[in-house]
Amino acid sequence: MDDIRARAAAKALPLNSQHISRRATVFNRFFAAIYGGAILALFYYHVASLLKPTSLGSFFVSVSLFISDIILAFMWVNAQSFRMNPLHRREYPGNLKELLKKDSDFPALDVFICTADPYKEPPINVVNTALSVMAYDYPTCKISVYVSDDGGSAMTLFAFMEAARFAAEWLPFCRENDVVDRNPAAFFVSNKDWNTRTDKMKEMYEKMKIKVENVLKKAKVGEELVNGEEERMVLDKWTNSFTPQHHPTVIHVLSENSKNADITGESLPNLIYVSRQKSKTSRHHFKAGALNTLLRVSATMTNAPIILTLDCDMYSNDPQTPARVLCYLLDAKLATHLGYVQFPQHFHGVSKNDIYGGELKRPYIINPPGMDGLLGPDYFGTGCFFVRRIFFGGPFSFQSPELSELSPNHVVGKPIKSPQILELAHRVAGCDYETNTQWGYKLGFKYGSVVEDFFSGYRFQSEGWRSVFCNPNRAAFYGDVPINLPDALNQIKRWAIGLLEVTFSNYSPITFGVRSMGLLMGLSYAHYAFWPLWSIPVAVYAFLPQLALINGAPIFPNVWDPWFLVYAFLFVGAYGQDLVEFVVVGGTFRKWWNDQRMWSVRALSCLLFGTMEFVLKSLGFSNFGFNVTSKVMDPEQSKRYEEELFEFGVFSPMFVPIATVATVNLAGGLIGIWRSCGGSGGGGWEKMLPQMLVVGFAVANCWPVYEAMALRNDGGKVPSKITFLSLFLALLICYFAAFLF
Ligand SMILES: O=c1ccn([C@@H]2O[C@H](COP(=O)(O)OP(=O)(O)O[C@H]3O[C@H](CO)[C@@H](O)[C@H](O)[C@H]3O)[C@@H](O)[C@H]2O)c(=O)[nH]1
Ligand SMILES: [Mn+2]
Repeated sequence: MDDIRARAAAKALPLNSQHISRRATVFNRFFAAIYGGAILALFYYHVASLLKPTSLGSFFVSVSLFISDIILAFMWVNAQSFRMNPLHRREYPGNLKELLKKDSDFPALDVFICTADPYKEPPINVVNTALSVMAYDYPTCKISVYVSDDGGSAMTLFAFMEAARFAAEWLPFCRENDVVDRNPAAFFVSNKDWNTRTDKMKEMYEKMKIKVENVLKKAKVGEELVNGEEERMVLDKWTNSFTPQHHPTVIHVLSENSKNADITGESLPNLIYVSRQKSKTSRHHFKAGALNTLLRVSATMTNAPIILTLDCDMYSNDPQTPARVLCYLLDAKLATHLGYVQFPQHFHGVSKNDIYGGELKRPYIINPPGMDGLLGPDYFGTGCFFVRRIFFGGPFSFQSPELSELSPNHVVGKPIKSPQILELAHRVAGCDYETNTQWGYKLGFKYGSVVEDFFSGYRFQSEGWRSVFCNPNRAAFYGDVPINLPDALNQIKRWAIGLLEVTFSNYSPITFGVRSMGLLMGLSYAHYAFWPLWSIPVAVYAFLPQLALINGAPIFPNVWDPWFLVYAFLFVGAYGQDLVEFVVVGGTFRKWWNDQRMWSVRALSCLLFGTMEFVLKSLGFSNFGFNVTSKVMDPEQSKRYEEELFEFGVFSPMFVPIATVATVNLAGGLIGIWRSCGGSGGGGWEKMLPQMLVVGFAVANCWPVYEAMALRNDGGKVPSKITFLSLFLALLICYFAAFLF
């Protein structure tokens, strides 16, 4: 790549440009100064009220509010790191034509696709993801797609055998018809121009899909579906003792570009199925382990200098994506430090107003330019192009692997199916290979957190690598969002545990992070690592003002008090700025409203439970793993999701605090209204109004919960056990609160 970089520099062809919005930066800094001043004022107020001698009850209230506000202030400070220097980039793939004249000029690209469970991650969708990248606008002889199957499923392998045959038709079809949607399923949905060729293509696709789905239904690959001796031999590895948790390595080359051609005679990309060896007695480190296996297996076979990591659901939506990446990787100015180019996660099939906040605009779209203005965005786990060198120590501290064949500068001299190569590939995919090696610690993706993406990217950056956020107008990738509440919450619960694993490791962002990357980068990472802390202030604000209101005790300054203005400014300022930033990146008000609701819902459920599980895990009581998010669409659930009804359905302990908060707030609201209409006690509406506002806001946010508890009768309503449990808990809490005020 160096020679091409030199050529690019010599020709002075711009491949990318960057832009810092002065206006946004100045505004953000100015606003941060004012807001910071208001926070200081609030702390003055807190300290003053703590020093006032009062009852034990009100002391407890003041302390709780004070602690909550300290946490909120800490979160606010961390979040400012994203606002100090937001950077936006553009790339000019058109200029590459001058530099890359023939296929051999292009650097090779290894694509890693991870899948882990054929029932939660339908193999046909994994196949579509693979096809969408095999069909990139990129020399096919330079693309190798490696599929990691942690589900160890013959059904997934079978799906890929079919995919390899289908690719021979699909790739030329895309080329000749200028197809942009290169995921076949997406193409057949969006295509408007039907002719005999498209009809034929669709028929072929449907045939493949049905075959794959039938195999899944029967849970085995029938004899009649096997084509030839080679397929027979590999499928025979699935003996009776073969289980997803315990089985030998399976590596199968499905297509090889020097041998297999498509129907027009053009070579096909390499396609390789890898299911690493699993044993119940050795640790396999979930996705990080899978990726490290692919790093090694691909090193023995193709060793491309560029690697794209994809989740199985994350298909390509733009065949020009690798060209955009080259605009950064071939830039001589960036060359020495650039470790990865991250694309945003975009999602398809999101409901109109995104009820579960599944788009996660803040971490995936709003914050990354902020980090790009510093040292670059964090790694999202998918849609990211790495330079292979990043997995071998910092830019100036090369860490060589134990086997020289795994080194990033090793040149593979043999065809991928040669016995020596296959033998080595099997060896490095063995479950004991990593014992007594540096893999997972100094080499490859890092072990120690179930958010291997966040942790690895963070460690790479602290080793001195920089990253770039590439956010073109046409989404580069699309993935799936969870379409029911349990899935949405379980996903974030896993993240919470993984993040806390980082927070409480030797690599905590506020210590190690700040030291190795500077204050603002450290704070950016801390913003995520401390996300679960958010539970505390949300829980306090979800209960305390309401319980005080029920007991007629004012806990905020009354509306005529100037201190009330400070509170009002802090609230409106934070939510207002959040809304503006959300709308600027294309969000709507309704989506924002749902998004902010989900932030509180998560705080009261998955972040809280994640924290508890993290504590149990740290004490050795539980052994939390990587619970894969389901990508299957149940038709009933899909329908309710489209109608934007919250899907509770199953019993989950995480629903209990949500329902309890909803109940207490409703009670608080009703009693508050009754009091201010002249019912007993309270005294002066202006004293209670601030609390009424908090309750009002909470009740508005809880609306879908009330619906699901009392007004709906479909399969997604809150299970009655949860409703009763939360009513009981709410009563209990109100009863004890009466002693406090
Ligand atoms: O033991 C495992 C577990 C998971 N996976 C794969 O990891 C990917 C992500 O899993 P998913 O259940 O979709 O998790 P999400 O929470 O949706 O994923 C986000 O968060 C993960 C970290 O928790 C990152 O790995 C992902 O890239 C990021 O998109 C999927 O392709 C899985 O097949 C494995 O390969 N092996
Ligand atoms: Mn996912």
